[in-house]
Amino acid sequence: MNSVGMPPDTIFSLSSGHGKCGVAVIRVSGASAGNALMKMGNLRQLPTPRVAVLRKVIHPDSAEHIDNGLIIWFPAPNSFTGEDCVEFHVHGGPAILVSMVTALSAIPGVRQAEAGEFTKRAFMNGKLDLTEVEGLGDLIHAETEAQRKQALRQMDGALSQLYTSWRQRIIKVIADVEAHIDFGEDELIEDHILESAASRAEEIQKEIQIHLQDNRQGERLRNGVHVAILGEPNVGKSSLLNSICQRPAAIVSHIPGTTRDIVESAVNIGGFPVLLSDTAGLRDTVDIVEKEGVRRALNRARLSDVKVVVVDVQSFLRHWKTSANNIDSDVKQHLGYIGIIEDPTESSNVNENDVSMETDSGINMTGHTNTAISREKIPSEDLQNVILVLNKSDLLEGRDVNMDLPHSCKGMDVCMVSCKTGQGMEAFVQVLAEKIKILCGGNLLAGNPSLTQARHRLLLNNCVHHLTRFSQYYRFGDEVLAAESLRKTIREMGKLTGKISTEDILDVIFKDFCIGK
Ligand SMILES: Nc1nc2c(c(=O)[nH]1)N(C=O)[C@@H](CNc1ccc(C(=O)N[C@@H](CCC(=O)O)C(=O)O)cc1)CN2
Ligand SMILES: Nc1nc2c(ncn2[C@@H]2O[C@H](COP(=O)(O)OP(=O)(O)OP(=O)(O)O)[C@@H](O)[C@H]2O)c(=O)[nH]1
Repeated sequence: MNSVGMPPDTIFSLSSGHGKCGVAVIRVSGASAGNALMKMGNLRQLPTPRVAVLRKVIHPDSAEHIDNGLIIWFPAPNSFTGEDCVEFHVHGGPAILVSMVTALSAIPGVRQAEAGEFTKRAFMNGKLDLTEVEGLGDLIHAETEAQRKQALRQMDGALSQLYTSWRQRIIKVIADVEAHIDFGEDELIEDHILESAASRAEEIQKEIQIHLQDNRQGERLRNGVHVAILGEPNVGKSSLLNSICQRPAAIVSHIPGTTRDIVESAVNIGGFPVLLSDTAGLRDTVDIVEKEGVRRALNRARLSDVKVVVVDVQSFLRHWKTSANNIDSDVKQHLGYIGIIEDPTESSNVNENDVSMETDSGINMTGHTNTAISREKIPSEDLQNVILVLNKSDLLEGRDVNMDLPHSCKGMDVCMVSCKTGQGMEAFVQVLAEKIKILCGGNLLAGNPSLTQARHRLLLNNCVHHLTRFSQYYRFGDEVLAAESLRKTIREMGKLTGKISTEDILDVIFKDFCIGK
């Protein structure tokens, strides 16, 4: 029944993809589904539930033969939506589908479904809770193996179980606290019951906090890991992007400063979704368009999960050799020069006005350059998500060809590659894949399921807030306000799974669903 006491409309939709295909599935859900089945399948009684029957499918009024198809009957409540459901499996031709729409629309009380309406009914009828609905939505949108696994686990109720169990445990805590309020004088309700209730609430609060401190793994896997390719002009950043995504996504040229705007490419690296960004070469410039490009590059660096810093290996080695083979301090100094990290040596022994470094492209990077682009630097101790790529290894000559570079320095991985010959690319992609995997939580099926949405984070933060208030009131001896904080916690938990739902929450969740789902 809907809000005015009427049974909901019967809805139908194409549930398979659009375009010509072997078989198309049209789903019908609601009280008139059985009527549609008998009329269009030319049957006098409903077939055995959940057994496909091959029938001539006809128009309900004109009896025009539309197609031959399989029909399946799912009587309520044992269907996806919990309502009476029928599926017509017909051939996937456009004219057949148009005839099916016309035929179904001719049945009284039947109309086309809106996006997400089948799943919304499954939710309303208690077949799925909100986290499971979100998991189903993510499963349909999953583009990589790891996304599919995380979404499937959520659709199968992993988050639902976790959140429901917290909610149930808090409900028991409330029962004890309220019993103490109501019958506190009674000797049967002893103080230790209240103490135990408070410590159980604190335990749940800790569990929620641990769940929240997940380094955003689940959200990262859901939304994609952001990888920014950074470095001076002409070092081969665009070439590296093109090598990773195996298509000419970004323009490559020998002219320094070719890339101005950010060029994005979505790729699948080791089963994980990655959004790669090629950025403008970092240098000081009077060109206002390029200046904006540099600003965007540094901004993207700040927002990215992994920074791939590309350096021309020849210029790097020249610089390295002149600084007494001290790779640790030299790499840092180099990154400091191009404004990627805070160079600890920079402030102490380098005067920002007289730093000067000749780069391969012949650009003189001055101290002014350094300060101009250094606003977004990352702290030098936070290098585990930086990969230093020494590019153009094909141009190395003599002893340098067989030179042993450390694989890492100060927690930062170092890879030598040639975008031109492909040398070292496999090893570099492996290093990148490993970082991405760690950022997404490594083994997805181990331990508690990850939180996957900002919506969950917001509500769980509210829970932690109310549980903190609970502890404060409890310690203060105000049991009434303490119980009220617990009730507020329950309310937030109810919003997570949809035990409490409002039209606006539902609208946001179902807006990403497609028609037919
Ligand atoms: N043809 C077809 N394939 C499909 C779907 C569908 O609706 N139709 N699905 C649609 O998403 C997915 C499968 N999900 C489904 C989930 C529940 C029920 C269902 O009938 N549930 C009943 C009975 C459960 C049982 O017998 O175990 C229920 O929950 O009461 C059907 C499909 C993917 N494949
Ligand atoms: N020999 C050699 N040349 C390369 C290699 N990678 C890139 N190049 C060349 O270096 C030049 C610059 O390459 P890009 O990929 O455009 O460099 P970029 O860093 O994106 O340049 P900007 O857009 O100026 O920031 C081009 O002429 C490339 O063909 C390499 O591994 N070896």
